[in-house]
Amino acid sequence: MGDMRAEAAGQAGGAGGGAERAVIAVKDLSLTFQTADGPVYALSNVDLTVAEGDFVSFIGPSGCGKTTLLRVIADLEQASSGSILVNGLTPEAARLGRQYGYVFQAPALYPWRTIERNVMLPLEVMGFSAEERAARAARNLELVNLKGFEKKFPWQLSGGMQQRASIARALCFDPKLMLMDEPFGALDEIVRDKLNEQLLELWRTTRKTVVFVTHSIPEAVFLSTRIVVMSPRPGRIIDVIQCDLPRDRTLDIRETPEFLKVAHRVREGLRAGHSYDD
Ligand SMILES: Nc1ncnc2c1ncn2[C@@H]1O[C@H](COP(=O)(O)OP(=O)(O)OP(=O)(O)O)[C@@H](O)[C@H]1O
Repeated sequence: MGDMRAEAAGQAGGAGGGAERAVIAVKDLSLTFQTADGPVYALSNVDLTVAEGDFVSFIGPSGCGKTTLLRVIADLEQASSGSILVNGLTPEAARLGRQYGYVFQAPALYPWRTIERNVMLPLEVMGFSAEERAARAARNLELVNLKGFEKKFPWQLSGGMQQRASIARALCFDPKLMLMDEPFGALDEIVRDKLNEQLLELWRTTRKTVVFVTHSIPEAVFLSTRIVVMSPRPGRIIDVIQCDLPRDRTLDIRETPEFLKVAHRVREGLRAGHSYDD
């Protein structure tokens, strides 16, 4: 990992060479978990660049390493080899600089805190003033359409609303990069559709870069500018699909030939990488 730091130091503050600034640059990255049952090759020779303003989805069957790759970007796991830069920094420096917000599969809100106080918690930990905490919580709760629910407790909100609250919390340091691990996976389809529309609106208005894990082909195609198709054993990228649907799309776009064409290519990629003897 020494080369990663050297590369980070070399690029810190620099443009990174490309026409568009790479928010995430992963090169030849592998990660093997050593377990009692032997090694698990979670990621193998992964190369990926995410540009500023991209909405990139990772899609693939269970166990193909989607969460692991997201966790490496977030410095929650360490690569075994290869290099990774986040905003030109090592993942550790990016994490310490609070350069990304992370949304987990489950909302993970504290039941004894109101929604507002849940959203403020990271700001409290970092010693922000009461006024600043209140201003940021109000702004971010409004961004996720939870204005009016500030004083409610998590159990008084639906699953979809709780997940929106956890998105508001992830926005509290105003990161330019959002890492989202299947945030809507546990929700029913109608709620998921609604949240997909709201997330797209949030992405469009705030111009954030989003990396998003999903199992759902329609969700990936609807949301993304690029779709990364992964396959397991070992976890690797088998296709990266450009998705050029208009930015201000609505759910109706799912019926169009352009949408169905991209969805078809994703399905073909998933099929090609699938092992049917699982
Ligand atoms: N801490 C760990 N120790 C050992 N093996 C692990 C660990 N974390 C993940 N794995 C293994 O690494 C592989 C990739 O897991 P990962 O959770 O990244 O897959 P995924 O594509 O996100 O799956 P899912 O869609 O089910 O969440 C799996 O085989 C998993 O069992």
